[in-house]
Amino acid sequence: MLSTPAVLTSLAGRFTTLKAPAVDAPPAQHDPAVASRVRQMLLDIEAGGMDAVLKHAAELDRWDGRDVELSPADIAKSADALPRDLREAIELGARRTQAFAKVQRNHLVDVETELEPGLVVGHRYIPVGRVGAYLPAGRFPLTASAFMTVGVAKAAGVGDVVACTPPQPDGRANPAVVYAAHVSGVDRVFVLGGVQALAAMAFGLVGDGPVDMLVGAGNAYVAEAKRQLFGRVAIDLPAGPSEVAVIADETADPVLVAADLLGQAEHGPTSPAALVTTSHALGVAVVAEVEKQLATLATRDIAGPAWRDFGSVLVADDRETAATLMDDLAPEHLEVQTADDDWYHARLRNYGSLFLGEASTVAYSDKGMAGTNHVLPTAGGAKHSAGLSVSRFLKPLTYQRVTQEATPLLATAVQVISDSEGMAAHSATATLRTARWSA
Ligand SMILES: NC(=O)c1ccc[n+]([C@@H]2O[C@H](COP(=O)([O-])OP(=O)(O)OC[C@H]3O[C@@H](n4cnc5c(N)ncnc54)[C@H](O)[C@@H]3O)[C@@H](O)[C@H]2O)c1
Ligand SMILES: N[C@H](CO)Cc1c[nH]c[nH+]1
Repeated sequence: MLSTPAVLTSLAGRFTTLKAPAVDAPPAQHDPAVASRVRQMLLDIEAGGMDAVLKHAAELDRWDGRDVELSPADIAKSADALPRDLREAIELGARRTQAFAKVQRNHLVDVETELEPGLVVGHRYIPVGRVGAYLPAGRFPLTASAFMTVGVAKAAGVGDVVACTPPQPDGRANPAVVYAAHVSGVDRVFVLGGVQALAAMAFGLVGDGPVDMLVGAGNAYVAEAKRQLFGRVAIDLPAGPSEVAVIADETADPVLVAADLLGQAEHGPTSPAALVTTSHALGVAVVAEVEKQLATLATRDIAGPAWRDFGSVLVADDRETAATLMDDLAPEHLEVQTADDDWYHARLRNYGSLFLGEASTVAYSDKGMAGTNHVLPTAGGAKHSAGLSVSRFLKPLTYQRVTQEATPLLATAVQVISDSEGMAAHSATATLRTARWSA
């Protein structure tokens, strides 16, 4: 989440900086050292196959020789290790996320229309065949990620969904992550993390062959591996280290704003958190409140450095300036806590997901309870991409049907354009038909 210098210059005099990030660095997933490490690992795995996957798993994730695939019985009994309230929360999140995905699916309709007499065109939504879902579980096991990837792929009608998740310190997969994948309809689960997991799925080293698409969020190595594998397989979007931004005015509660900034800074020491406010007093109160909450936060060793190094507070002269600054940041998660929420909703253009009003907070979506997807674009990706949704798993495949009588409506112009381009074979496909059916 970085401001564009040209935008800051164009807004000069219309905002002030109350807190700047201490570190002036590109987002972690744009780090050239990460890109080169990932390139080396992918080359190594492509050449060395499963042996190379397991070598990296041993080096990075303490793989101890056990089978990396969970049996169907292991997957089914993952629930046994979980307390009842956690099982029920997982089932609720899976249901709610799939419910919204199915509503979205039902709004993607096949179309067929007669553009001109005898010229019929249309599209049909066909699901991707095989999907590989990455379920992050490095620093924290992100239980709900399976709802967003496995569950939404299944809502789209994807037949084969394999999942990879890194081992925990005891060498096993996190049971809550596995149960979330199970209730979301996963077909096979492998206990592999990071680059080696994505490479294994893309190269067909696990499962029933190479996947057609890799989905799911993760750290900078995961995001970069997906980026480098794009082309060989499809990917969902660039979804790297989590980010949060808040637009707030004088009506916002600094306690809630500070809590919500720390709620995402907790993901990792490079997770950015930004406040853009039209109230200087609110900005000052939030900075003080963040420090107060950090003093007793169990994860202050992560959230504290993240806030210090990548936290920012800007005070904008007016709401238009606030919206322009925010559209430039294009944050993954954007909360709006103002007296003008509807104005911001209509005006804002770049965000992964929007949280309107102080009663709505990012963690509700993070954990699957809002029903929306939490795999969202980071590092400015919201300028060009939306978050993962059921539509990403569906290909709107077009078709056309032409009657003999409609031939002149197409063939004459195709011949003219093809001849002007010097494409004789193209021209012939039209002239042959004209000769047969336009006489
Ligand atoms: N943008 C989104 O939609 C979204 C959603 C959920 C989570 N996230 C992000 O996912 C991330 C999860 O990260 P995590 O690290 O906790 O778990 P992770 O599962 O993404 O990554 C863990 C893996 O990283 C690999 N790794 C660690 N150090 C490495 C190195 N030096 N070289 C190569 N590989 C290495 C290991 O193999 C390990 O298994 C967080 O940054 C979180 O913010 C983003
Ligand atoms: N905030 C993450 C998306 O960036 C998703 C998540 C789930 N749990 C915690 N976080």
